[in-house]
Amino acid sequence: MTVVLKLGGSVITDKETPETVDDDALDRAVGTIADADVSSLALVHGAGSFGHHHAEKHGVTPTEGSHDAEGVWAIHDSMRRLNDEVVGRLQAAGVPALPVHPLSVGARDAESTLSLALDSTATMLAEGFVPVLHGDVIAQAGAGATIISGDEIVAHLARGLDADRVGLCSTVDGVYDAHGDVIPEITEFADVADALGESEATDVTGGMAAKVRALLELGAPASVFGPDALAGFLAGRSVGTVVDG
Ligand SMILES: Nc1ncnc2c1ncn2[C@@H]1O[C@H](COP(=O)(O)OP(=O)(O)OP(=O)(O)O)[C@@H](O)[C@H]1O
Ligand SMILES: C=C(C)CCOP(=O)(O)O
Repeated sequence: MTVVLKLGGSVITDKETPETVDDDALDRAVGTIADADVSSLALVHGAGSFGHHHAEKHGVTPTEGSHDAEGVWAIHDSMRRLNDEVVGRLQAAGVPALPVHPLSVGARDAESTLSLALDSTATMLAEGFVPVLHGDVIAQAGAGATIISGDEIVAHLARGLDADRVGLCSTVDGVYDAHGDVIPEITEFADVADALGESEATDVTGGMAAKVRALLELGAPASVFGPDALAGFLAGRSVGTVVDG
């Protein structure tokens, strides 16, 4: 059973304060993962208050690239430091976590099609490790380097690893409808477009709308849920909103 799980940047960081880990939230998520019984787990984390501020400062988005090596490095370096923090805490809790940095193993072509080699991730999984990827900057033909969101990486991993379950743990309990109630299932973007907004904090990758779009293209059901439902998700229960295109 292969599970791909994203810890939202808005969960593990304080999104209002630049480069600040939310210690309690990260420790809770790490403790829940350490207690879970999942044979093959690939983790991804988002940027929260790390990558998004640097991306905005240097004008880099998923579609606007940059050839400024120092700017690209500043974005990547902030994500690498957040990744160090996540991997370190997982290891301290007994989870055999190892980092995988998308900048070093992926690229986009001029049409923005992503290639991200999964050899390292798949081999780590087969050897009993827990690979930890993250939203990043990535070289793109004709554009320098552009942003790749953690959600896009989740979609790529889910397909490439033939994942059995996919989960996005965000700050919200699921995707809300116009009345603020959690929508149990989404099968068409048009049905929910009006209720889907951007993230409340600095976020160059588009908040919930982009998340739902990426998940609808997966071809496998994926769940969006809040931190309180993480243990339930890892135990195999249906939680939050199921997005199934
Ligand atoms: N209809 C909706 N239902 C739920 N959340 C919504 C909706 N519309 C907008 N949002 C916003 O989307 C946010 C979740 O997207 P966001 O990209 O911030 O999550 P994340 O993946 O946890 O963080 P990051 O992108 O930093 O990794 C919520 O915190 C909320 O502010
Ligand atoms: C801004 C960067 C570097 C990555 C964004 O990833 P996300 O937080 O998953 O949207």
